[in-house]
Amino acid sequence: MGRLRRPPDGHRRRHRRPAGARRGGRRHRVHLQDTARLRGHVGPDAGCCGGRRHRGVVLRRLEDSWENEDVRIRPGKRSRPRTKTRPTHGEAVRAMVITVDRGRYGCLVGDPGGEHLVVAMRARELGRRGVVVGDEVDLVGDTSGDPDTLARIVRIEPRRSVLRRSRDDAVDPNTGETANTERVLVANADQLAIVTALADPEPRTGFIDRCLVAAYTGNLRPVLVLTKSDLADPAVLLSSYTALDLPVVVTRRVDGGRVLDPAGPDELRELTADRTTVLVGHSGVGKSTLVNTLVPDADRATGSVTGVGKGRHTSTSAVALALPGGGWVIDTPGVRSFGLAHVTADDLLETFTDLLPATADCPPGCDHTGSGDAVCALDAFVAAGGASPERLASFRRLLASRAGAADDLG
Ligand SMILES: Nc1nc2c(ncn2[C@@H]2O[C@H](COP(=O)(O)OP(=O)(O)OP(=O)(O)O)[C@@H](O)[C@H]2O)c(=O)[nH]1
Ligand SMILES: [Zn+2]
Repeated sequence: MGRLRRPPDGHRRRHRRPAGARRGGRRHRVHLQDTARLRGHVGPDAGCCGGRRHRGVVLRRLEDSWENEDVRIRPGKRSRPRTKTRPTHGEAVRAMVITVDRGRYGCLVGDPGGEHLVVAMRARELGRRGVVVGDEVDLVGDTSGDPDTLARIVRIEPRRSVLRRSRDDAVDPNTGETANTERVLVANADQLAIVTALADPEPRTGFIDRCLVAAYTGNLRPVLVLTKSDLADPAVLLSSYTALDLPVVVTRRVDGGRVLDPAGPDELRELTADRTTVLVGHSGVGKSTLVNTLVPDADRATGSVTGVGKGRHTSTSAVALALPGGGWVIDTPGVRSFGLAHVTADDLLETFTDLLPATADCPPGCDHTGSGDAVCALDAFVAAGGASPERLASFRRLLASRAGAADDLG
């Protein structure tokens, strides 16, 4: 009887879980296959039988995947033993990430003047932490920067500032959940240049306001760059922003050529010197024209640093370009949405340090909009001369802008 119930040995072996696969691994594998397939990394037959060989292919390719921060890859039994003690990497080299392109990070190593570009991938020990342009990282492995070499990013320094967006509409196709939709676009920048055309396309204050919220809450200094002043007067637009005391640069093109009026670029150069400046703006506002003015060989520079990714695609993520006189501009060509769902009223309030103390007298749960039943203490504060009505109005306008369309940038 016993012999009848037990299948022959060979049969059992064929159906045993492969070494490295986990209990309940089928669901896990299916998830990985789907994710990998969606991203075009594997064909429909990869991972078909859950065999170790196929599964290995899926895992390896996923580790290389540029969005692998979304994917949790558990090492199988066969991989290196897990340990709580992280290696210290005393020999690591400090670098700044200047490009991100599908799992390959262009990192600048060395002191100004003698720096070289090193292509790196994320080390497994970073876990889910994303690496973005502007990050300061530690590299190990081959940091020579020679062709076909690849270093590993083992550490990310704490960020001084973050430009983030939440993708309000991002739903994970595998789980149907809207988790992990907040994303850092750029780290450690000093300022955010909000590039707006005064005409063609028409300026949208909603867009500017949303950028201001992102800048203030991400610890970046906002700068307003108004282009195409040869087509319209900046006065009306600027009147909306006087209470915020923003640095403003107005540029215009002369003679229909590529050359900008000299006054604008000079101010822009001064404003960006020795700083890291992120440029954001709608398509067609003149961002490329500005970048080309600030970085005369921008096209070549972009080409040489974005060639680090795999495959033929050109980069659609942020790229940091060195300014000739010191400092960086970071262009964000791929940014097409700018959700602010992660920003709370308190986050923004904390950046209005002149208004913040007055809210101690607000009723519990006050949303500070002044529009509900609750009496917001900010109104009395302004009535008593504590701050200007324009200042409060600006705060409330920015607060309201959070609810604007997430794709206001596109
Ligand atoms: N009249 C006028 N036109 C300008 C000015 N600056 C740029 N333009 C024109 O506006 C158009 C868009 O400029 P770009 O610099 O390509 O704008 P962009 O923001 O980089 O646009 P995308 O490449 O689509 O992201 C081009 O035809 C420029 O020549 C300006 O100051 N005045
Ligand atoms: Zn209030």
